[in-house]
Amino acid sequence: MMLAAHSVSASFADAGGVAIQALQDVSASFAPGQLTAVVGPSGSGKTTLLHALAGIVVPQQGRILFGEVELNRLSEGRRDAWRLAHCGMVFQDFRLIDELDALANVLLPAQFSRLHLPTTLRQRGMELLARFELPQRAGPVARLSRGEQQRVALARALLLDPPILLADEPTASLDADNGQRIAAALQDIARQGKTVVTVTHDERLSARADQVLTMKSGRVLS
Ligand SMILES: Nc1ncnc2c1ncn2[C@@H]1O[C@H](COP(=O)(O)OP(=O)(O)OP(=O)(O)O)[C@@H](O)[C@H]1O
Repeated sequence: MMLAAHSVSASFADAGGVAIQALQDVSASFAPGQLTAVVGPSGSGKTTLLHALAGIVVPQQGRILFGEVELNRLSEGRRDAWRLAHCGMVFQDFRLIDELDALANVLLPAQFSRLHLPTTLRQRGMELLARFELPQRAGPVARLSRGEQQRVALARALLLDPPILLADEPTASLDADNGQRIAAALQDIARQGKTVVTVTHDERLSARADQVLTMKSGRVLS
């Protein structure tokens, strides 16, 4: 199913109540199997676009479509449920729970939706840790390196096998090796048929993209 933004505009009020136009008439399509890199200067609207695609930000104008579903028309509760079922999110600041171990962090999305964790999901969580070469040992995730934490965040985003993966600067401040690893993993995930959209300043990652959207002042230039 195609994920698409149609003429999307979104604004925020700054501390003084003045409107900041974060997205202006943005249209773009994101196909299954495609890795898209969203690039552009700081403040150009990249994260806002990613959050609009996830239904976190609701645009004042335009539509966000996933197949037939018009995300911007859903209530907040239904958008949250849609996101849990369809979107894996990797946030810029990871949003891991520091005192939990890697596996417990990876299993978090499952715990939002059920009381008992099926063994199959636990198994999948362990497989994802292995796939990203993460230590199985217990111990707070805060003690892992930044590169390892980034991979835990990615493993968590994939737990429920969502059709869409949205990743905000997933290689930021990683060393060359870890950056390449994450970039290759994202390309691989797209090749497996998922829709992958990543905000990045990293040419190692944008060089692997099937589509590059360059943003400036809330608009998509290309
Ligand atoms: N929740 C918010 N409240 C107020 N203003 C916001 C909010 N989120 C974003 N903005 C503003 O909207 C504009 C676009 O921000 P956005 O985070 O989308 O840019 P970006 O291209 O992702 O930047 P960066 O590369 O620095 O992360 C900026 O001027 C930002 O200050």
